[in-house]
This record gives sequence, structure tokens and C-alpha cells, in this order.
Amino acid sequence: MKHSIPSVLTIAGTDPTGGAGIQADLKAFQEREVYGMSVVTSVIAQNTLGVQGVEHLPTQFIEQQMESVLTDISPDVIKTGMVASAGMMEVIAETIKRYSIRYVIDPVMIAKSGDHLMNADAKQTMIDQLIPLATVVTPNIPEAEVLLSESIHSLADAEDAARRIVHELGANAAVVKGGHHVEGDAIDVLYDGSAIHRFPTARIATKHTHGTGCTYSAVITAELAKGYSIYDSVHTAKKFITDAIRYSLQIGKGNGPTNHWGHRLQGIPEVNGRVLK
Ligand SMILES: Nc1ncnc2c1ncn2[C@@H]1O[C@H](COP(=O)(O)OP(=O)(O)O)[C@@H](O)[C@H]1O
Ligand SMILES: Cc1ncc(COP(=O)(O)OP(=O)(O)O)c(N)n1
Repeated sequence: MKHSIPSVLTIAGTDPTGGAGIQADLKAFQEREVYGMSVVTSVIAQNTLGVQGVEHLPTQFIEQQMESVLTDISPDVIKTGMVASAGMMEVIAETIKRYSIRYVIDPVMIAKSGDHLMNADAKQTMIDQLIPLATVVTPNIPEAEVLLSESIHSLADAEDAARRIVHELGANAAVVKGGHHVEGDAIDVLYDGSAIHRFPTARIATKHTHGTGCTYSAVITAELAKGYSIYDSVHTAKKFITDAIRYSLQIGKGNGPTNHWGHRLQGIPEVNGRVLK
């Protein structure tokens, strides 16, 4: 049954500190005013300092969660984040095909803390089974390098990578995110199958970028669900994440989370990264 309110489903791992994974996705969905649902793939003991433990749910139980949602409420768009194993990827791919739902894949591989969130032997399954189903794929630079087995050093390399993810790996569109360049502006590049689009912002000097990629792809998912184009969805996501980083909350002992309501604080002055009210 189709619902009048745009609805979205994230299939991902958890972050008990709320900055990344499913918790970040649900916060972003709420801020973008779409109805958010979630299927858990792995339960992670992590915080702003890193990952302390991982428990993967059985593949069959991930499948059961997806069935529970999809036989009741049909999301307009599905997003995947952390999907650790080839077996999990296979059941997710089969489900997306069976229900024929638009799909955003954030190909999460390694957290910024350096912890591995995807098994190395799952890479080929991601390439063969998930990426070709994607309406949009949103790798950061290290992830694009792994997907294409090539190094990315420049903006031209990132643009070439986005083109290759579409033409060689079969995604409908690709955004290569610019957060991992050490210098210069944070420039994301979108290739939509016909043209390259650049989304530049000044790089914000902060260590509080935990969960940026999760939040960004969740906003793209939400905007697509509302009926916006891929270009407009990426544009909104870039604006949203920039405010979320700019107004970050300065919490946690390590790389803190972003502020999911930062977009509501635009124009409010800040001092040393703290918002003045
Ligand atoms: N220091 C920063 N200043 C401004 N934008 C940033 C910064 N770090 C990341 N971003 C933006 O956050 C989004 C996520 O990027 P990135 O950090 O590359 O992804 P991930 O979290 O998957 O590693 C992108 O839009 C990127 O441009
Ligand atoms: C459960 C879970 N999923 C994804 C990530 C990675 O998040 P990301 O948005 O790429 O940002 P970092 O956390 O790597 O800074 C995660 N940590 N946990």
C-alpha cells in the first residue's frame, strides 16, 4: 500500500553514541521530515574514540526484519550503510530487486577511527550485486579507491572515479565525497550519467566529523523520497552536512558527532565552535 507521507528505510549498523549508523540516519530522516524506518545488520559497541566490539546479526534475521517492514509499509527509497558480509549483501540485493524500490548505497567500509566495518571478501559482492541496483552510490575517497582499485589524488581523479562507478560498475549515479582530502575545499562530485557537478564548500577546521557520511547519504535518501532530483537531493545534503559540521556539538572524548539540527541554526553566531543563543 502506498502512503502519502514520504517514507524511507535504512539498513545499517548501530552507534550507541548516536553519531553514526542507524541512529544518525533516523535523526537525519526526522530533520528532513520523512518517515524513517530501520533494519539492523550489526550491533556495534562504538563511541567517538573508536569501535570496541561488533556483533553481526544472522543473515536470516536481517531478511526477516526486511520482510516485516516491507510487507507492511512500502518505503519510497531504501538506504544501506554498514553491511559487513557477502551473505548480508546477497539477501539485501534480492529484496531490493523483488520489491523494486529506489536505492541509495553508502558503501561503508572503514570508520574514520580506522576500524573495519566490512569484511574484505565482501567487496566483490558489493560490486556485483549492490552497486548495479543503486540510484545513487556515495563513496568517500578511500571507498572509491577500493571499489575501483585505483588511487585518487586530485579533483580530476575523483571526477573520473565517479564516471567509472557509473559506466563500469553500473550505478545510476555516483557522488565521490571530498571530506578525506587533507587540504583545500571539501568538494563533492556527482556524476549523474551525463554530466559532472561539483558541490564545493570551505573545509571546516574540526575533528567532529563522526558520522558525516551516514548523515549525508540519509539526507539524499530523504530528498529522493520527497520527489526531488538527484542533483537537488545532493545539493540539500551538502548544505545540511555543512551546517551539521559547522554547529557540531563538541561532545565526546574523541571525534564527536555532527549536529543534526545545525541546519536550523543558520545565521546564529558561534564562538570557538559553540553556538551563542
Ligand atoms: N571538515 C569538513 N568541512 C566541510 N565539509 C566536510 C568536512 N569533512 C567532511 N565534509 C563533508 O561531509 C560529507 C561526508 O564526507 P566524507 O567525510 O568524505 O565521508 P565519510 O564520512 O563517509 O568518510 C561530504 O559532503 C564532505 O564534503
Ligand atoms: C554503524 C556504523 N556505520 C557507519 C559508520 C561510519 O560512519 P561515517 O559516516 O562514514 O563516519 P565515521 O564514523 O567513519 O566518521 C560507523 N562509524 N558506524
